Amino acid sequence: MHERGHMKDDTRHEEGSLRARAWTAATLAWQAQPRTTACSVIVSVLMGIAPVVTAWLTKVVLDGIGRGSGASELVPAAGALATAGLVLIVLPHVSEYLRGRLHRSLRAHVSGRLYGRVNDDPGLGRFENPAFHDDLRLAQEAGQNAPDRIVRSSLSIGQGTLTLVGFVGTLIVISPVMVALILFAAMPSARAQLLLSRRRAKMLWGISTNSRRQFFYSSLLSSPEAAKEVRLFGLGDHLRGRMLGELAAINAAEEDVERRTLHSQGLLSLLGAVIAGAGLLWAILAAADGALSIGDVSVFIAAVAGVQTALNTIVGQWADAHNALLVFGRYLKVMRADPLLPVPADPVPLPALRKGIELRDVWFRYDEGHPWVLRGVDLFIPYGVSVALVGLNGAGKSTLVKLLCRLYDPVRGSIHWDGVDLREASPDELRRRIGAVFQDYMSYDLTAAENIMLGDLASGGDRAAVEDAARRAGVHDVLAALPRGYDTLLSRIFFGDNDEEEAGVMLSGGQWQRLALARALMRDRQDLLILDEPSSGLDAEAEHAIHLGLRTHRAGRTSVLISHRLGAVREADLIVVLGGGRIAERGTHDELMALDGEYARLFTLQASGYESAAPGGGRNATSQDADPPKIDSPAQLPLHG
Ligand SMILES: Nc1ncnc2c1ncn2[C@@H]1O[C@H](COP(=O)(O)OP(=O)(O)OP(=O)(O)O)[C@@H](O)[C@H]1O
Repeated sequence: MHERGHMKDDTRHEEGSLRARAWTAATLAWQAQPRTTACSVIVSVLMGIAPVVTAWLTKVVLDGIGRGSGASELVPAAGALATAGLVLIVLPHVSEYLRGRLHRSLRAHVSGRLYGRVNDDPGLGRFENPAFHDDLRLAQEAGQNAPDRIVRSSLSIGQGTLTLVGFVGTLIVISPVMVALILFAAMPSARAQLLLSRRRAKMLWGISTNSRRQFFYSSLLSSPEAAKEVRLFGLGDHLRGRMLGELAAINAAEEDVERRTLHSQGLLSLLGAVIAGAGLLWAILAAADGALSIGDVSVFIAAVAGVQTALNTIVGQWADAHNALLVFGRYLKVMRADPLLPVPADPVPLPALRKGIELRDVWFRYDEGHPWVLRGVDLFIPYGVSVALVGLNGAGKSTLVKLLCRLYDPVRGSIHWDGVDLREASPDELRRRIGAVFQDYMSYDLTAAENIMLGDLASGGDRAAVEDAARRAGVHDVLAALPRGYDTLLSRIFFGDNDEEEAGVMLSGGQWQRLALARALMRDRQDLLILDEPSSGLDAEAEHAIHLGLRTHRAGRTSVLISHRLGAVREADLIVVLGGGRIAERGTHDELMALDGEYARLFTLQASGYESAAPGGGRNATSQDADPPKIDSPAQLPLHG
């Protein structure tokens, strides 16, 4: 079982050394765009040496002029100087383009890998774990920028180092003292930048909770799902206040770091300016004494500025790379986590169901800290039989269905498909044999046809199959009558391209449910059909028609139906009552009524509610022929609470 709440803020040592992370980022860049990466490196090298070459060529030209050299002597140096100047002007644009190109490819490559990794986990455990969502959100953010920032910073550091080495070499020739002075002055700057980077990273971890909350409150304020309650309960100002409170905390933390940056950067820039000014004074005096030529002075000035700029670039980029490397750890954490649900390396083939599915002493709980949901369930679902699962809220019906789909593994015991332990089979193969509609079905912001077609991508969107499924789910007429029929966008959010006609259409809750059912029915020729509360939102007539249709269509096929409406399950070949984490009763409707246990009590309760609700009363409430209500009458309450 997985551990919850395991992630802590400090990730410095979590996912390998910083050097290893930098290497991973470089590898990703190379995989994403080898040519652009190589070109970026070449351009960075050229940009690194170009300022030094330019400074030296300027000296040569100025000294030549000073000596009164002729044009033939000056032209080659001036030509080279002009070329170097051109390179210096053009290369930054080329570099920006290349880096932008690399950024775009890297973003796509890294995000693709992240979601691929997330998809690799065939289970549900991580998705129902809040800590994983936190990790995933940070990994998404990190994946968007961190590798790119690491690569950019590394290139800039390389470029700055080349410039630095070139100018330091130049300065050593002219004034070793000056080199020592500039390097000495740069040390506090480097230290301050690194400290600030750490502080910034810490601040970002610190405000991540505030950011999450702020996002949560602002999305509540703008979500169509929440809009009704927000208005009815007058929550708008309350949520807005909370959102602004979180934003204020974020702003205060950011302001603090910015103020510190301003103070230390301001002081350090001042120190740099004083040193550069003193150097300039010295160079002018030395030139007046004849110790330096005009060219020496020009190269000296360029070198002082060049060394200072290169040092600032290196230190600034180092700090940014350091920050990005810390953030990148979040991405690597998700990428390196093993799937919670192990997939067998050599899966046992799963044959078409012929005998049945067997649960052997199945125990399950969601986490070690949670209570057992299933406590030793033994159940055989024979091939070709329709099974109904019945029980109070929280009895574990949906959980059992999740185990049948192998979205989780039993903690103890096992589930066998014609004798094959589900753990030994490929989850993909298992799921290809299953059609399911879940209680918390999805409503996709896509067209009606796409919403249904997603149930069986292999059908390739075959319109006849889509319409057939919609008919059987009782939603064909509604969809056909939409403005664009099956091609109408069903959405509360997305709109077409500035085309009013493409505005999304909203369906009612029951209509969405029928659509979800149609999606599952796209696969209803599969070996096992699971319907978890497929008709809770449907009107009584629709429910009756759908169940009748399903019975005819699925005759001789295996199905598991969960429903609180006992009228819908009474025709099942086998009714299983879950209670206390075990199977409390099993049998046909008649057998269970004769047993006079929990099922009979619940059925009678629903039927009596119907009897008392029906004008003029009616048949005997305890009669086995009683037809329980399909509407949410008060008598249904015991099943829901
Ligand atoms: N992802 C989860 N993490 C932790 N506990 C869970 C999770 N899902 C369900 N549970 C718990 O497991 C128990 C069984 O839930 P389950 O959804 O299987 O019940 P159910 O019989 O389908 O109920 P209902 O009739 O309300 O749909 C409940 O106590 C529930 O709180």
